[in-house]
Amino acid sequence: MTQLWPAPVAAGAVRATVPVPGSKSITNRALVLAALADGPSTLRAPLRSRDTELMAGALRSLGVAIQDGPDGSWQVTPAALRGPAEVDCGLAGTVMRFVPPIAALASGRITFDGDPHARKRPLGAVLDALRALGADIDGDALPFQVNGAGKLPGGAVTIDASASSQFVSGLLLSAPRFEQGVVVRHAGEPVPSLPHIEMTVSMLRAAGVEVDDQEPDTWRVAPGPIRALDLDVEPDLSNATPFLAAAAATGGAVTVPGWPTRTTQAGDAIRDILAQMGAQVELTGDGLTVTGPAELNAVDLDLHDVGELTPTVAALAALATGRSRLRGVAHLRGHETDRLAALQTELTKLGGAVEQTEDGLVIEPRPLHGGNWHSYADHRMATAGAILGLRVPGVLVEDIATTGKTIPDFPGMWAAMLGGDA
Ligand SMILES: O=C(O)C1=C[C@@H](OP(=O)(O)O)[C@@H](O)[C@H](O)C1
Ligand SMILES: C=C(OP(=O)(O)O)C(=O)O
Repeated sequence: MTQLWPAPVAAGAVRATVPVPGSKSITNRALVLAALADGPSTLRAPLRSRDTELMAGALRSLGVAIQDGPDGSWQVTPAALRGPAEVDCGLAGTVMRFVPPIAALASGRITFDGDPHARKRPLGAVLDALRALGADIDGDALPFQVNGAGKLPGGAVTIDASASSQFVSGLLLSAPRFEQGVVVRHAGEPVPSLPHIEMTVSMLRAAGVEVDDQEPDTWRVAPGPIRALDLDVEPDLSNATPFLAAAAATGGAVTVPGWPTRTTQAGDAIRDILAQMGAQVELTGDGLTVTGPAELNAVDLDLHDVGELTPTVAALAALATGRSRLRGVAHLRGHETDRLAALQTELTKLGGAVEQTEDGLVIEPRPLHGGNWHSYADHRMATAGAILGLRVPGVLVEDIATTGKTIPDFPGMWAAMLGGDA
């Protein structure tokens, strides 16, 4: 049986300064761009976690050199992309959606597989789009195989990206290397997590690539070189949210140093969300400080753009003073697990009252009790359990190691946060 992690109860108001490792989304985009760039790149303070090691492993298997710098940086040296190769996607959406276009640019046979649940995550639309752009692919979900021709014609393609913004990001990131670039048009229900596409566009432009995103739901990337990167990776703002939530849930104060004043990270939205819940939120040169209220307000939030914050927000909502409603996140059913079902099941087991709606959750706070909190191999389910455990004695989080998907040492960081003054 997987080990159970007794989530520590906060002895009082949590007060700490918590440095947070680099952004998963920025690191994995930077690795992809660096692999396709016109010279060697340096990525400073990259995230080193399962998702980013898997991305590095995938690119290495295609011939790219990725070496450790003396300061924890990654030095990425592009090379001719070639198979045969086997790509392990783990449970990383970014690997399973960003790497197939690169494989199509490589020569040779490249097979893809991943964790058991990864086979259920939406992917078919990406593979269909790549076929429409000229790729030869066998399969519609993991496992599948790309028969790379060493080049891809590219051109115009229409895709339904309502299941994941990563469908669009993956096509755009490699598109400068397609012979004709790409025009991606989305047709379907609104694309979730739009800030993540804006991050993709902004990182492409920073690398000298011409991108036109003026027309709604349409992205045009011109063919051309990708300039080598020299990049400082920002802290991961979504991964910072459980720590900030600890301040919000206990009336404490947590500072995350290095919080950017301008960012494309979706996680920045936590500032407004915690303010709505009654916390005091202050962004200064020292970082972001969240000071928790005596009691948390209920909220009614559309999280369509920032779905990955839902587990943190749901945990706080379960500790608030009234009924909260989280909307716009039907696509979370295709994340690491069906997060709406997982949150409903686990909160209900602890005594909560949670209803699933078509596109979200309604959470009615109730007195909660301890019990086993299943993670479903989902890092954010595990951290949501940790947040609840601060206030609810006896929460046992199953498979806390799953947090390693995006945080190298979550239990150690959590213990340090609870153990020490800032
Ligand atoms: O491109 C990215 O880096 C991400 C995009 C989002 O995916 P979805 O659009 O599938 O929600 C987000 O939830 C995920 O954590 C990271
Ligand atoms: C949805 C997430 O991850 P992925 O990049 O695997 O889609 C997430 O980190 O919340």
